[in-house]
Amino acid sequence: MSDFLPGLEGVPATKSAISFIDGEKGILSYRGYPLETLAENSTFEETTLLLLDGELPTKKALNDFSQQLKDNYRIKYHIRQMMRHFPHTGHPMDMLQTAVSSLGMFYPGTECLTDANSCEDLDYVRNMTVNIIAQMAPLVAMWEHIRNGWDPVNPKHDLSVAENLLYMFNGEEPDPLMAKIMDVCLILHAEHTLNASTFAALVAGSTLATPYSVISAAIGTLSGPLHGGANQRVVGMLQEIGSPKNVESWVDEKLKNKEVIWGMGHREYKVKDPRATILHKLVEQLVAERGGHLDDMFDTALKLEEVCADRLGHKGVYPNVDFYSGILYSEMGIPEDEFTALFAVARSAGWLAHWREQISDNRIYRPTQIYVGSDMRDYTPIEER
Ligand SMILES: CC(=O)SCCNC(=O)CCNC(=O)[C@H](O)C(C)(C)COP(=O)(O)OP(=O)(O)OC[C@H]1O[C@@H](n2cnc3c(N)ncnc32)[C@H](O)[C@@H]1OP(=O)(O)O
Ligand SMILES: O=C([O-])CC(=O)C(=O)O
Repeated sequence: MSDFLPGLEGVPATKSAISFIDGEKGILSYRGYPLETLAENSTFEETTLLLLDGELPTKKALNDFSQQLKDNYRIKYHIRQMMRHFPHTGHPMDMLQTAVSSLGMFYPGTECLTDANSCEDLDYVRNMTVNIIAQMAPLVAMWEHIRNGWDPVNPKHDLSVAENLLYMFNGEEPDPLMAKIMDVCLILHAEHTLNASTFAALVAGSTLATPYSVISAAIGTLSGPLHGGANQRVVGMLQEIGSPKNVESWVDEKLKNKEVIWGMGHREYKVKDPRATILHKLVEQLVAERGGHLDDMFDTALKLEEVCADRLGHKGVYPNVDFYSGILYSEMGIPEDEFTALFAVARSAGWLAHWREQISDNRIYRPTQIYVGSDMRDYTPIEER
């Protein structure tokens, strides 16, 4: 019998050429390019194409792909109508999961996935991929208006994914710095090897379910607070702490009660997550831009990082990607419960890159278990129990 490893820690479950992590050194690369280089020089659209196809695109390929995305921004009338009937108190991740799975009914055509172990219809794969990635941000931004009873802002077809996302949220075109920060956030969140939501996507994909079901499974998995849902929790936690002077006693109380500190710790990284380092620098850039001050939230986060390094550093627990992102999103006027949905917008690129890799050489996921239940026993009729 094989050893059971809780949480499948260290168990390889696939082979992949998409991204790479060195958790001891704090290195992350997409298709061999360091994340820092992509954050500085690339765009979300270009990074997405890199993740999907494996190579940096030519100018023409990038323009064509960006245009294809823009052509797919529009959300169908019936989907908007459906969203109007969702409870307005519904969480954006629940909305997104429901809306994405409904897209499968509005955009059918999954013949190539029905009876083979692979899908060779690359046009189908590319069209569905573009369709999903393009619609994620408009769905999320539109929900903000629909749930508040406002008229939704329609997408602008000349804007990039990041610009259009902010435009649809706020009703006005973003200033270039905010658009750049959002674009970098999308790049940073686009892919991360075999995390829980990508694994969920692979399991769903391995059954030859449609890409809409695949992404729906992934969105549901990302929503949990131990995964993408932590970014929303971080801002709530910083508000609860209130000020840097409260950090030490707050952390000590949490650790005494064996509670987790949101945005801290990672299965793979034993040092600060390289994405947290970039996000931290972006907050500093924004502070400098704003004349040297943001608010107590950032100062509290800095102190929390310092105290956690002292109390938890020996366990390799440092800030992860969810620690600083919410501070930036708050500055962009985005409500806290939308943060994880922004993560999903970006991660759709990685999920779909893995889906494509999976279905090009598929075998259904079917692990085993160690049975710890009862031996065979006699059935007792209900009257005799
Ligand atoms: C996008 C992302 O998914 S990034 C992760 C987002 N999630 C969070 O921020 C939630 C907070 N973090 C955590 O719960 C965890 O660190 C996880 C879920 C991310 C990783 O979990 P695992 O790899 O299973 O780590 P595990 O729970 O074994 O932690 C190892 C040790 O560090 C401690 N630890 C890990 N994270 C934290 C934390 N955030 N706060 C306090 N202690 C922590 C554990 O208590 C454990 O201590 P022990 O050895 O004394 O029992
Ligand atoms: O890799 C993980 O386990 C979680 C994570 O950071 C991500 O999905 O971005």
